[in-house]
Amino acid sequence: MSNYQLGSEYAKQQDQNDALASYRNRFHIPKDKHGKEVIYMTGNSLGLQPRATKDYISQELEDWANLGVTGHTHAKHPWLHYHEFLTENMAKVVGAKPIEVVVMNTLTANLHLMMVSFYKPTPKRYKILIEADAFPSDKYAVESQLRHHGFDPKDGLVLWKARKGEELANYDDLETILEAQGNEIALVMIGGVNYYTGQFFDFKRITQLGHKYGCMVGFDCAHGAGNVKLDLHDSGADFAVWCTYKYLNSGPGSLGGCFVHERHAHNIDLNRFAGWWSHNKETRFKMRDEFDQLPGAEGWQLSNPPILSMAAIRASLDMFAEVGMEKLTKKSKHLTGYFEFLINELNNKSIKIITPSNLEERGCQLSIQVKNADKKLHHQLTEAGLISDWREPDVIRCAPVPLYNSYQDVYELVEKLEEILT
Ligand SMILES: Cc1ncc(COP(=O)(O)O)c(C=O)c1O
Ligand SMILES: Nc1ccccc1C(=O)C[C@H](N)C(=O)O
Repeated sequence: MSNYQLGSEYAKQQDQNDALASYRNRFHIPKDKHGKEVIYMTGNSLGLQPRATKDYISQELEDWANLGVTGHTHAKHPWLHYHEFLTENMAKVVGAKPIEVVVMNTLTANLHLMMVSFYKPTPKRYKILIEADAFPSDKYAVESQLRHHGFDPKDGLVLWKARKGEELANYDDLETILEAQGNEIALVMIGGVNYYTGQFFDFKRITQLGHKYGCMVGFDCAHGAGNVKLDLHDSGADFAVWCTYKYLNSGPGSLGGCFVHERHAHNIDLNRFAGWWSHNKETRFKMRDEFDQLPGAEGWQLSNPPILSMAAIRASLDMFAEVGMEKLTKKSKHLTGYFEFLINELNNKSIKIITPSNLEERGCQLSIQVKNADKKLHHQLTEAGLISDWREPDVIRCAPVPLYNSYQDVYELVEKLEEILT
């Protein structure tokens, strides 16, 4: 990656040669108080709004206004089947087969639904293994499942910790934990791309390890979907969940995605929670008494979904289908590599990138640890028109998103960081 160059001329040149550069114009870029576009580096928290989203939502508002209830069957995109318009493109984003994917609910709700089916503790095998610096909500969720089944999280929660003095989790340690406690662990649940360090885990390796010891394996892909190339099907994972408001740009609190491996598609012993949307589509409205489970991930749906939110997801997925994850991740690796190069060139002893330098082990986010810094630094960056985020105790996360961030953005970001740090 030494072919990167210093100086703004290089950034300009890279933007001119970037085949995806025009996509930036298809997003609303927020402006600062002087009317200047901000340097938006928080697509890992909330993705920007595609300009097309309004039209996709307006279509549904119009159909609702004009058709009322008949919109369920007569809207341009009939609401009864609306989630199906998302499935194929979403499956491509996460490397899955359509039968393995459904858009429904929100991330944490889906995580619990998955644990209803894939965390079935016994007195001997009841523990849950999770990475130590998992997103707190994920920890709360698994701890509550332990308690729900009558176990004490202090005993039941097994943490995959980074070694002393290191930030990243090490696979040898995972193996050691599983060797020692594998037959007591019911579920391995890992944040596929860690929210704090940006470490992108090897799904296949973790899944094979977990399965070797008889554990179920699931991933939270909140920071993976639309960011890195996922191969959920080939990884062999039992389940995965993710949100669509980060890299999938579908708006605050929008619906989540859920993956259940094909081998479970017809398994009716998984104790799924049911609702009418998990019932056979052909007979759903016959209102029969007996329940007829839909096969595949769709069989975990409960309710008829919010169409307005799904319209925003459709707007975003149509763009992802147009670009494809291949081109997107190619640019992403180069853009974030450039970011890393500029940071390293600063040669500032008070900062350290804690995200892996190996391109296969990270997505677009770099997490920068700043010695002795506090939230003030983050305020200064924000004042300077740089939207990044601060994660306690001492990390600034910046995620140059290949769909809408430019090389110029990255150049200016590092320039501002340098100014403020010195
Ligand atoms: C890794 C991870 N898990 C869970 C969540 C929470 O998801 P939600 O609020 O959509 O349930 C987030 C982000 O908000 C996240 O980054
Ligand atoms: N949904 C949110 C609502 C409010 C504030 C933050 C979030 C985030 O998504 C945070 C993100 N999960 C993170 O990795 O920090």
